[in-house]
Amino acid sequence: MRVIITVDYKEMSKKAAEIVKRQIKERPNTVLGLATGSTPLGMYKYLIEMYKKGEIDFSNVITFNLDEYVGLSAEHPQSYHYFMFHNFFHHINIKKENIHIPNGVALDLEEECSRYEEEIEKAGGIDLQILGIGVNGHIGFNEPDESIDTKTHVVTLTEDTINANKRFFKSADEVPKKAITMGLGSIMKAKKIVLLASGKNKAKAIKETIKGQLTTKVPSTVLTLHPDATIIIDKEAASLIPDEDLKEIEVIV
Ligand SMILES: N[C@@H]1[C@@H](O)[C@H](O)[C@@H](COP(=O)(O)O)O[C@@H]1O
Repeated sequence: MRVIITVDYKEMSKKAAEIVKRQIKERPNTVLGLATGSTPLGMYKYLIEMYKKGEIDFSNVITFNLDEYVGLSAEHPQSYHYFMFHNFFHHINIKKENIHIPNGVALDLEEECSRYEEEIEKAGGIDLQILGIGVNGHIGFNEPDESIDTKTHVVTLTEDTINANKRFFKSADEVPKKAITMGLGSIMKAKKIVLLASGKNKAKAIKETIKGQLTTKVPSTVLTLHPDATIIIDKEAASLIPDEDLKEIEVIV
């Protein structure tokens, strides 16, 4: 696992955007795995700027989002559909038919999960997966548990996640209790993975991720098994990594 520690959030976002840009330059019909949350917002802003300057063409890019809340329609301002269109897709030249986000209001959620998994496979799998991380080490909405489904599935959100995400809702009661998420297997099948984290509240999860001890109690630890995973974090998110672990990883400040 490569670890890149940047001075701040801005540099983290810029580095991530550059990786995406390079990927699309090399392969214009790239299949991108995308994440929501506040962390990738800076990266999306840089990507929009690059698009406006004519540096990236999204016309052949295909995207798959990691997750969606169960019960929120695409028009709901807190849905991940809304988030993605509002913060990214509306500002670039991506084709609507190339955008994939799980449908949180599907009548048959199980069927929606299998359909989504099949769509990813039909597209040839994900070339570059962007990830954020939850305070409890979740990736997508794969919450810490005794066991975790490997394929796209419905999850019950933990207290930690509901609390962390309530800032986007009027109250914790309004945060949906369930979500559809790509599984750890769907994520791990991506050819390249880039995980982003910023701020002190992610420091513990990052420390655990880098420690090299695989556990479903910290789902992000699975990334240590990936042959091409890069973690880009700012200094605050890196603040709890012990010196001995830092020595073993590649650090570029
Ligand atoms: N399902 C999303 C995750 O994909 C995201 O990584 C996490 C962190 O969000 P933030 O970047 O806002 O801290 O939040 C949500 O729970």
